[in-house]
Amino acid sequence: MGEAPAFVVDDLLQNQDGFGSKSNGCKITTTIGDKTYVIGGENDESTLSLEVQIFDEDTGNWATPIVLGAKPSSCKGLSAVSLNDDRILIVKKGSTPDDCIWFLEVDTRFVREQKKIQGTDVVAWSRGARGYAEKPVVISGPSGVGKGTLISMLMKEFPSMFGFSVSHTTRAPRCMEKDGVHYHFTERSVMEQELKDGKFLEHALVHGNLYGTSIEAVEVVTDTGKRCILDIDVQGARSVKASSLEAIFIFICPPSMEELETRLRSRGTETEEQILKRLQNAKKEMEQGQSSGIFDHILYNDNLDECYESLKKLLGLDGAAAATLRSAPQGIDLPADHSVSKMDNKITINCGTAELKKASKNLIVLDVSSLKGGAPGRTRGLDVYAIDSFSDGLNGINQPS
Ligand SMILES: Nc1nc2c(ncn2[C@@H]2O[C@H](COP(=O)(O)OP(=O)(O)O)[C@@H](O)[C@H]2O)c(=O)[nH]1
Ligand SMILES: Nc1ncnc2c1ncn2[C@@H]1O[C@H](COP(=O)(O)OP(=O)(O)O)[C@@H](O)[C@H]1O
Repeated sequence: MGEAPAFVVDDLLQNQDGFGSKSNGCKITTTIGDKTYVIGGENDESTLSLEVQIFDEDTGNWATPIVLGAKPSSCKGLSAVSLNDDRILIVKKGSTPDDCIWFLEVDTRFVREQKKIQGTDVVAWSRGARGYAEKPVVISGPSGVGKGTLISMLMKEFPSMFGFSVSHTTRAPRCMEKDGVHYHFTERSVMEQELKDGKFLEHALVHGNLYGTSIEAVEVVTDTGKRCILDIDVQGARSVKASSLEAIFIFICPPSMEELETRLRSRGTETEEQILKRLQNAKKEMEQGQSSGIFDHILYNDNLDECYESLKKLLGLDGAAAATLRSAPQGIDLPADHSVSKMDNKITINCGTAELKKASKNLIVLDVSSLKGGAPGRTRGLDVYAIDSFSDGLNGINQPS
């Protein structure tokens, strides 16, 4: 239980926006069930990010929850809409196109899991993204098959599109590996504590060492607007598949076990003992990779260039499609002066500016009927378009964008 924030609910009651949220400039309250979420900063706009407090109507107590995810920066004002009673859509006024739509998850599967782990109130931020282009890519396969090589090729050819999820591991660094770039190399006791603290999306014991993807590792990538690539083992892929992170799962096979051994030996990074352990584990991984139903695609890495072309093809990066996808994801150009309302799965943002009125596109519609993903990571699938408010309601779409 915490203290009541400097701004109290009573202050906020004065500004009713018609759909369950009450605003007071840079703060907003939204009630879901018996809880009221107070989101925002102090009146002096000195706070760097939006804070969250929870008021429990039943007990009359305030709580300061654990807030997961990168927080949105503070802004000139906020609008909020509760969606499905499990998340709150936040529209930031006067923000940049890629920073104006956020979701505060209060009762999603991810948040419920985290509440169990933490044993206290948890909420999680997730930035809204238009369309589906940013689905993370999980790549698995036995040691030495060429996962790292293929990922490097992808990141070299499409540097602005992909970002690597830097895992934690307790194994020792290889001579060319850099801490924070290839892995976060960590002590076992430290990693075990961080696992207890719920900092990891998934983890596994692989070849005798702990490996894990932290929630932050995924968010660091998604916050830059890039598509996240995870190089993780089959156990990790299984955990991710069961989590709220929706991804494309790809398993890489060697042309033969003999060739796998040749590659592993010629890489020259492991001791004889480690090579034998990895080859032993490779057999199990191959079986699971091909029969577990986890993977959407299986690629054979015989000829490297051919395998790379196949990888690009299944990611939609071959030919003309690649040129389109290389452009930055589109944001939403939201004016500082606007109001928000909700009708079914459509949120309408009334942009009362003279410019937009002149262009007869003074309503922006956010269609949230097909949302995917969410914390940890972005909430994808926002459909955004402009309509003329003088035409026949929401059917009067004149300009899909
Ligand atoms: N579950 C899980 N596996 C990981 C993670 N990071 C790396 N791995 C896997 O751990 C295994 C060993 O990785 P590494 O020691 O770098 O050797 P390599 O596979 O020969 O490159 C590989 O199968 C990786 O895909 C992680 O964060 N989680
Ligand atoms: N198709 C291929 N043919 C021959 N050698 C390959 C091929 N793909 C990768 N390699 C080599 O095999 C070794 C292991 O590749 P690497 O990317 O480190 O595997 P992983 O990350 O799966 O452990 C590296 O020396 C790499 O240059």
